[in-house]
Amino acid sequence: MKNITILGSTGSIGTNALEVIRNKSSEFNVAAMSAHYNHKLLIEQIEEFKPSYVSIGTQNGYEEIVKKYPDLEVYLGNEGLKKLGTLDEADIVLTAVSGAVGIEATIEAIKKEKRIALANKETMVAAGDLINNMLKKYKAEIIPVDSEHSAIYQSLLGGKKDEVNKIIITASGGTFRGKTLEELKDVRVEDALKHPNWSMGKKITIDSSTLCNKGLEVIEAHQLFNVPYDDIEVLVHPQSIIHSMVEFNDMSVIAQLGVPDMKVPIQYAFTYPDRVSNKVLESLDFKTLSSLTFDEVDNEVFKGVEYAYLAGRTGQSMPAVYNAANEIAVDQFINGNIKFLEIYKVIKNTMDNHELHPVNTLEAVIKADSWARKEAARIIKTYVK
Ligand SMILES: NC(=O)C1=CN([C@@H]2O[C@H](COP(=O)(O)OP(=O)(O)OC[C@H]3O[C@@H](n4cnc5c(N)ncnc54)[C@H](OP(=O)(O)O)[C@@H]3O)[C@@H](O)[C@H]2O)C=CC1
Ligand SMILES: CC(=O)[C@@H](O)[C@H](O)COP(=O)(O)O
Ligand SMILES: [Mn+2]
Repeated sequence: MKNITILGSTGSIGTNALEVIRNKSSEFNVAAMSAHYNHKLLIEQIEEFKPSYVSIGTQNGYEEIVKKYPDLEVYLGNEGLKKLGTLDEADIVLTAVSGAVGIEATIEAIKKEKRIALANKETMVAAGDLINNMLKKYKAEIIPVDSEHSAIYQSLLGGKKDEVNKIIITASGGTFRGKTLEELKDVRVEDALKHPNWSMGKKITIDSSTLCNKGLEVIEAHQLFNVPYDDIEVLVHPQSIIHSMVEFNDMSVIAQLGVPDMKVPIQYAFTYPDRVSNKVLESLDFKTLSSLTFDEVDNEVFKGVEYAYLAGRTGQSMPAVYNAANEIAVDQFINGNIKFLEIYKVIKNTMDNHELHPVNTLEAVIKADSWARKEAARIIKTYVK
């Protein structure tokens, strides 16, 4: 029996993870779970999965849960999230919160030498240098959950590290694939939230439409697999059937394919190196696929990938700045305060104004992240009439 902590159990990844666990209750048990605002759903999840610990982001949610479950250990806010990363009872910590808020809990889980099933890509982007240093010291392991990185992780098992020629990360191209700059000037939030293949949280769905999700994934891949940026390629593949590939130096390409369903990489991160059946997982029926197509990224229109390569190659604090500026810009786009294409301006202007520094400590990561959030907010004020 594997005991699992789910950070962000009420989100898209969190609820998919619970669906995996629900249908494999002989193998998995929920040790702890967390939510931010949605204490109603968290209470339903407590009823069903009976964790020993929970954490919630709001005071009123905290009070309601404490009153309802006097025997449950209940924690509040960021400290609560961190505490859930440290529990002796958990074998695996699934980090499924959205944004850089996942960094500290992940670090706590590393110190406790857990297996981390990592969905929260922003952690690896903003704090990758620090996390990689920590992984040299602590016997923790990170198994990626992000579908592309799970695919790369699985493909890499087909050869040796020094035999890798390049990594090819596939991208759906997002909801606005094929659109011109003119057509994107006035797009609405509702349009950006229509992902062609995946049902996901709001932030990552907007990131997919700007291709900043792919940008974050390029940096995530560099940090997870220690592959130089020159050997990481992004390829538009609108059907999202090939989840990513690795080309080896004998020109063999190993890919991982499957229906677009996050339950597959989530369960793999729980069971690796084993694979187990689960009735909620669907078979890929090749006969229903009319075609698998591939294209280049339109870098003239979608700047998310180009700016990520710039941030990644610059290194040090720049990836954290790219990430934080993007988080602020996406939030302000969702709230109707900036236009879609202004997301790119916010990221680029914030990066241009940044003074680089190393990010080998948590304090340094927080410094870069906080600076970029303030700078991005300042820049946005100059756009709002
Ligand atoms: N969804 C997907 O298919 C994929 C997601 N990912 C990555 O996984 C992560 C989660 O994505 P997704 O599930 O879509 O996101 P969602 O927005 O659906 O869920 C986010 C979860 O985190 C909680 N949360 C949000 N903000 C905070 C905070 N400040 N403090 C504590 N908890 C918080 C939410 O709680 P509440 O519900 O209470 O607000 C919710 O449980 C992201 O990093 C994303 O990039 C990667 C690949 C695929
Ligand atoms: C499911 C997953 O891993 C997402 O990151 C997904 O890949 C988003 O799709 P695109 O960013 O390719 O549109
Ligand atoms: Mn992905």
